[in-house]
Parts: sequence; structure tokens; C-alpha cells
Amino acid sequence: MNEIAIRTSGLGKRYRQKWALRGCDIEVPAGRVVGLVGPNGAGKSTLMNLAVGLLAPTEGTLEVLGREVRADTVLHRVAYIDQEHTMYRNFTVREMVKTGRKLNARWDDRIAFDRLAELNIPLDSRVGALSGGQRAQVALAVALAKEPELLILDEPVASLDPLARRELMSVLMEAKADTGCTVVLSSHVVSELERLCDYLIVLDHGRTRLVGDIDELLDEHRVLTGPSGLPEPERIVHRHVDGERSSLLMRGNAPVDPGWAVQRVNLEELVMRYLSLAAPQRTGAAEVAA
Ligand SMILES: Nc1ncnc2c1ncn2[C@@H]1O[C@H](COP(=O)(O)OP(=O)(O)OP(=O)(O)O)[C@@H](O)[C@H]1O
Repeated sequence: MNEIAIRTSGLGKRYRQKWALRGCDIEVPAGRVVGLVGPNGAGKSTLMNLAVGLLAPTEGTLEVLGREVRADTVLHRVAYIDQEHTMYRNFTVREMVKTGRKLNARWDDRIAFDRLAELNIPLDSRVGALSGGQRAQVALAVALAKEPELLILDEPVASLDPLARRELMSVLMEAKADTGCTVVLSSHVVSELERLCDYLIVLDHGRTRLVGDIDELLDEHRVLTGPSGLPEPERIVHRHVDGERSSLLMRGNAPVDPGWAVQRVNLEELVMRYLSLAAPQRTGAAEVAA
């Protein structure tokens, strides 16, 4: 198995005049569960569509599982579930599985049928008649029958209720544990990813803001709070000043003035701070990239 699941260098995609993704340099180690986070329009779907060959790069390079992304090179080893869990709504669940068998050289019916049986999803139901949660489960079961080495899911739980979300994620994590495949899933909601992911990509305005192993990123950063005007250490990534108080996000282990209260950062705050580097300033407080 390749050690790097996705490698991009200077990757960019432009729609007419607008760059949806630009200067993207990423290395995703194989076997990880990757959270791809960013606000609407950040470029998440564009990156995923490039990785599964639905779009071609405008510039830069992209390798998936060590190969250039083309149908005859690597796409048979990759499965993709889009935001709508797109499937043929008039097909029965059984017909969906059969269609998958016809369309894919690498395929194991039993993987899909076993998962569907475990979830009590009737094989003779039309896909369009299933609940959103069941449809998502069928999409996942069909994707897993392909025995993918890389599984990419674009906001897989966005349209699901909390129980269906939990069930889908638990099936996903079980599949990940069984197969060791690399999983990339996007979300707007960081808290959704926290329990599942061990690797993070933060995108905003088509640019990568932060990429890395989540535990390492959390260990590398600190939040310092204290009166404004205290000497600031080096490597401040982000500064929030609200009147007399400052709150700094620091990266690394530079010496810190004892006047600062130092805390570990949590994932949500880390992501928010990196995203707010590019966001407009709020009135009454200053948020700045340092
Ligand atoms: N087919 C297209 N034609 C023109 N512009 C597009 C097209 N698809 C996406 N864009 C633009 O590219 C940018 C990135 O879009 P993309 O869908 O990749 O973001 P996203 O992070 O997935 O957003 P969301 O969370 O809303 O799905 C946006 O500004 C979007 O309007």
C-alpha cells in the first residue's frame, strides 16, 4: 500500500475567472481519517472532485494512491459519496448493488449485502422510498463493496438527523477498522469530526490554512490570555484583542511572559482561529493575523 494517499503540489482549479482552489500543497498519509473543514465555498467539494477525477486541475499536480488520477490508473481503488448520496431512486436496493457489480471490476456483493442485512434495510425497497439515513447507509454499503483503498465522503451527514448521523459514522468507523482504508470526509462542523478524525485539512477561500496530524497540531499550539500590552512571544498565529484583554494563538514553544495564562487549545478553537485569519474584523474587537 502507498504511504501517501493524496499528494498535491500547487494544485489549482479555476472556474472561468474564479479560482475555487489555488496553491494547494497537501500530503495525506495513507490509513488516516481526514477531516476536511471549511466554510461554504471554501473549495472542499472542488478538492474532492479533483481527487476522484470528476474535475481536472487547472494547474499543479495531484496524485492519489501514488498514481495520476485517471480511470485506468487509480479510480477503481477509490470510492466517492457525494453530498446528495446520489443514487438511482427508482432502483431497488438490490438493483443498486447489482449495478455496482456491473460498473466495477473490483467488487464484492457480500460486503454490501452483509452491511445492509445488519442494518435491516430491505433489499426490495426502492431507494427513493427509504429514509435519508437509510439512503446514506445504502450509499456507504455500495461504496464499501468496491473495497476502496481511499473512501471520500462529501458532507456525509449534513442532511441527517442526530441518530442517523451517529449510525452512519459508526458504520463508517467499523468499515475503516476492518479494512484500514484512508477516509476523507468534509464538514462545516468541527465537533462532528473531532471524535472520528486523526488528520485535518482546513480550507478557506480556496487556500489551505492548516494541514496536519490533529494530536500534533493540538500539542503545537497554545492559547495565551492576559492584559493587552504584555510582551508577546514569538510565533503568534492569531491575535484577538478586546479592550484591555488579549487572547493569542501561539505555535511552538517560545518562552512566554509569566503574565500570560497559558492553555491548551481545543480543535474547534484552533480551526476557528485559523479560519478567522481571513474573515472580516468584528466591530469592537480586533482579530488579526500576526
Ligand atoms: N461549477 C462551478 N462553476 C463555477 N463556480 C463554481 C463551480 N463549483 C464551485 N464553484 C465555486 O468555487 C468555489 C468553491 O466551491 P466548492 O463547492 O468547492 O466549496 P465547498 O467548500 O465545497 O462549499 P460548500 O461547503 O458550500 O459545499 C465557490 O466559490 C463556488 O461558488
